Amino acid sequence: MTSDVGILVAIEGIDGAGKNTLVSALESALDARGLSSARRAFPRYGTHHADLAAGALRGRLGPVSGSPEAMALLFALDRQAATPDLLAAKGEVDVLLCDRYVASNAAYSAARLGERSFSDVIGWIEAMEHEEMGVPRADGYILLPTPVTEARRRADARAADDASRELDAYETDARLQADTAAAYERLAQTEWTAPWWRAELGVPPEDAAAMLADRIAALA
Ligand SMILES: Nc1ncnc2c1ncn2[C@@H]1O[C@H](COP(=O)(O)OP(=O)(O)O)[C@@H](O)[C@H]1O
Ligand SMILES: Cc1cn([C@H]2C[C@H](O)[C@@H](COP(=O)(O)OP(=O)(O)O)O2)c(=O)[nH]c1=O
Repeated sequence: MTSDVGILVAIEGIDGAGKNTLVSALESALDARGLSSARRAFPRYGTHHADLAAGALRGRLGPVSGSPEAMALLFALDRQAATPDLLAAKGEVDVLLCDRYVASNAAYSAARLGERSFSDVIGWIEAMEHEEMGVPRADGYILLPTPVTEARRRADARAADDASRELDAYETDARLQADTAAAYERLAQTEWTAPWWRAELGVPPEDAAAMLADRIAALA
């Protein structure tokens, strides 16, 4: 461990992009470099606001389901409630890996509120979560730029294997997934709130993780 407080690195991408798989590969790659890690995932299903968001994603919360602003607030409140745990975890490990983080809210909200200015929407998310709610900023973001058709094929296969992984309203909306992928590209290009790295596509997750772990090690 080279500093007193670990760094927070978030893995981002559309549904089925391979985030969960990459986080697992990163844990091994960091361990091989002598860096300790812990992982968290958002939304934190089983907690109040995340379960409300999940209900909304399945159309069970009436008008909230249709309101991008209400959805973004639920996801943000979930992270605000998680903040004491995030800060404690950062104090215990070199690298805290998050499967989705604040940039998920920026990308999905920008996609759903496409009629509004992109910079207004991402500025609102940054102000709400980081400035008002005190959610810690990421030290780095990793984008998995998996093409929409490939990500959907994987998410469908996963849902077929595991009945508990039924696809939600966001996952089945091809237009939303494409708009979200485009929003992620803009966030990465402008290095929204932190440095952004792109995962290499078409290489085994272990190889992508090895390259990324070297970059994380340089920051940690
Ligand atoms: N690089 C990859 N190549 C092929 N399949 C992959 C790759 N990464 C993940 N998968 C598979 O795609 C599916 C979705 O991956 P997952 O990591 O759960 O995505 P996410 O967390 O982004 O929704 C899983 O069944 C996983 O095994
Ligand atoms: C964490 C987060 C997720 N989302 C969206 C992205 C996903 O489409 C959806 C659910 O998250 P997801 O990670 O896909 O959950 P699951 O593991 O059940 O597939 O919520 C936001 O819009 N904002 C956020 O802050």
